[in-house]
Amino acid sequence: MNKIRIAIQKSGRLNEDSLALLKDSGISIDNGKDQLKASSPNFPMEVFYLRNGDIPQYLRDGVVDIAIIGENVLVEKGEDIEIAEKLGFSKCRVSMAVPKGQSYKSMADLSGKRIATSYPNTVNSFLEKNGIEADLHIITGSVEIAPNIGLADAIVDIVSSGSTLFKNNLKEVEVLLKSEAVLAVSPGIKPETREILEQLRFRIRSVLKAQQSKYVLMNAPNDKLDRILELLPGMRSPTVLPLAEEGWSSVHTVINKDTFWEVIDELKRAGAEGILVCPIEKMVL
Ligand SMILES: Nc1ncnc2c1ncn2[C@@H]1O[C@H](COP(=O)(O)OP(=O)(O)OP(=O)(O)O)[C@@H](O)[C@H]1O
Ligand SMILES: O=P(O)(O)OC[C@H]1O[C@H](OP(=O)(O)OP(=O)(O)O)[C@H](O)[C@@H]1O
Ligand SMILES: [Mg+2]
Repeated sequence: MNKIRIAIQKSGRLNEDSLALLKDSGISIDNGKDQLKASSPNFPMEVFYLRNGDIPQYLRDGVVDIAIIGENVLVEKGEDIEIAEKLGFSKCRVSMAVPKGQSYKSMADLSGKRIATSYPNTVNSFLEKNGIEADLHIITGSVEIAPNIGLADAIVDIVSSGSTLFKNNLKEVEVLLKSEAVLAVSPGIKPETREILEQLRFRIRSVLKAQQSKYVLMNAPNDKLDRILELLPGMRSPTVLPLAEEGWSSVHTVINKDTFWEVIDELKRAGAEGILVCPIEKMVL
């Protein structure tokens, strides 16, 4: 039987969330991650545990059909590789930082400077785009230490909370790109394997959509229903059912979690009572 081969980071920041996404998509994976290869008993999938940084090459060579990988790694090493889905986790940015005490007014201040980074292609295209010439020092890790040991005047590395920059007395001065985990596709994927990819994407979208939404139930006096319904989006329109108590209805709907608190406050003001909020496991649209 045809199977889709997926690369997942072997260990590191993407590993756990990638496996959780497969699990939430109803895909079980046999045997632990000490094996470099595993298969699913309930979905036509083989999992390869690989280094994040090696994955673009494996995709290009067709060793795997798809992968869960940081978008920033594709920008650095796999501009030619298709992104099928953004996955919403491992959000970070790739940024330029300089010592806190160093004055920085514009990009021109980078001219002729030594920049340490693990992302040379990303930095070079940023410098070229802005017409700046600078020296690159390529190092594979602990980049933030470089200015403190006199190795560089600036760095380009991943920033998330900013605490690593803060601890190393650096300030972020330019954001080169924003990144999150993505589902990437090998240019050599076969048409019959693409069908399996489409099944997987359908499941993933249902999981991600559900994570974005809450199911909300409330009681509403009938004379205030019009105003309450105006406030609710719903997948089509909200469900309204009569309550046993005369003059009252039960209203059910789905609310996006980002606007959730605003909507709830307005619903209370409009007269809704007994508001229940439930997580949604899957949302099939
Ligand atoms: N601090 C962070 N916050 C959020 N996401 C991050 C952070 N650091 C890295 N990432 C994202 O997670 C991905 C994996 O990072 P991680 O540090 O686990 O791996 P790595 O050391 O770059 O890769 P490899 O698997 O090749 O050893 C990065 O490519 C980036 O997209
Ligand atoms: O802005 P922050 O929240 O501090 O995150 C940024 C740091 O996280 C990453 O390192 P990681 O912890 O993955 O260690 P690594 O260098 O060993 O990959 C990245 O290389 C930065 O150093
Ligand atoms: Mg890291």
